[in-house]
Amino acid sequence: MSETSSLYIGLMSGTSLDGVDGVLADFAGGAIRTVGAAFTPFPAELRRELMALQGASENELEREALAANGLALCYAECVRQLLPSSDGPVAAVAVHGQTIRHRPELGFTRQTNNPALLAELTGLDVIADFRSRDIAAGGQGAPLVPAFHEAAFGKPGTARVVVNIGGIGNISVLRGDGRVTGFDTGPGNVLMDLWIGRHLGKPYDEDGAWGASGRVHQPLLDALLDEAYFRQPAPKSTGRDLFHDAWLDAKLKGFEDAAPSDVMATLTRLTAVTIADAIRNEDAQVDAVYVCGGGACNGTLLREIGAALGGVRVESTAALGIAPNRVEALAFAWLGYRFMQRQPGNLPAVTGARGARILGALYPA
Ligand SMILES: Nc1ncnc2c1ncn2[C@@H]1O[C@H](COP(=O)(O)OP(=O)(O)OP(=O)(O)O)[C@@H](O)[C@H]1O
Ligand SMILES: CC(=O)N[C@H]1[C@@H]2OC[C@@H](O2)[C@@H](O)[C@@H]1O[C@H](C)C(=O)O
Repeated sequence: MSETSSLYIGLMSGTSLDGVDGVLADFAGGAIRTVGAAFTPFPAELRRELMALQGASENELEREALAANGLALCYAECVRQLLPSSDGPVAAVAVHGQTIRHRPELGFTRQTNNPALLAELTGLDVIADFRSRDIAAGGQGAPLVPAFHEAAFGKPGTARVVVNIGGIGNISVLRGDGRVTGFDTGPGNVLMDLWIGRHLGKPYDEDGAWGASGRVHQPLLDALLDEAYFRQPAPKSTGRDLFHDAWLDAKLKGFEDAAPSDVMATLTRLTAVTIADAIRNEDAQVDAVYVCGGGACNGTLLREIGAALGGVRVESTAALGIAPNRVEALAFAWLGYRFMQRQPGNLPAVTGARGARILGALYPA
């Protein structure tokens, strides 16, 4: 470890299962500065296996261990791409791992990973397993990004909402007086990706164009909205454990005649209204909503969130100086920095943990 370096690498591979977002960040003097960014897509076979491991299956212990090794190779490749942008020694690599189960109600969450192998491959200190300690303290272990959103985007005297739209959606309400609330809203892109994959063989709906070509099917939307998770009070978090293909197929029963493009329009609307409802229920005089994650590239979705909020300004976090696809990896770099400073990473008001906790575990270089 470099005791004095303020340079951290953050690696995030989220519920969309598309690959690894990496950033090299400099936190010198308490500032948050992105020095470099990289994206390493998952090889198709690793992606298939990580998808299969989202549910119970044959011989999963061994398969998980092998997938974790494959994942470490991808993480190491992402680090290799980032290192040339560094103008000094890197203090540590902070790595999220790949969520394959998230069951806080049962007292566990599992981000599969092999941080020991990553330390071996990179020769750097690696910090991993950021969620377990919060769950051990009675929290949800998620979302963790609200603390970073406050540090990066908070503005005294102004209420702002930051929405991450990855596979799952989550909001952070930055109230402008130091108070922060937040939780997972439900599906972000996960159901939309699933639907377009099934019908058009594409990984996602570029800019929401296919969704925009269809018409919202109101009875189907009502059926989709009839889900206990949406009514549950915070703290709450979710994942592919709940919002998966079987959930969608059960909701589609009786709507088999709906045109695929209309279903796409309806799934886009589902993500938009569940996010907008979550924001409205927070009862804050919101100045603007800033979107990050891949969903920020879906123009249809952004327009629909704005419309559902009665015209509140909705823009990407790029308007606040951080590209939307870098925010989560930067958040984990920052959580690594907090770990090294022995500072807490969680917000008990968000996760429901008994108290602030230092998050992560160190695998020395
Ligand atoms: N140009 C685009 N148009 C529409 N959607 C896009 C575009 N680019 C990315 N996306 C969506 O964003 C998703 C990836 O988002 P992101 O990388 O933020 O997710 P993640 O980090 O894996 O998920 P999570 O935040 O839930 O952990 C893609 O699967 C796709 O649905
Ligand atoms: C268990 C888990 O991996 N949760 C992710 C997921 O992706 C979005 C949402 O669900 C959020 O709760 C979380 O990720 C972000 C980075 C977080 O912890 O804030």
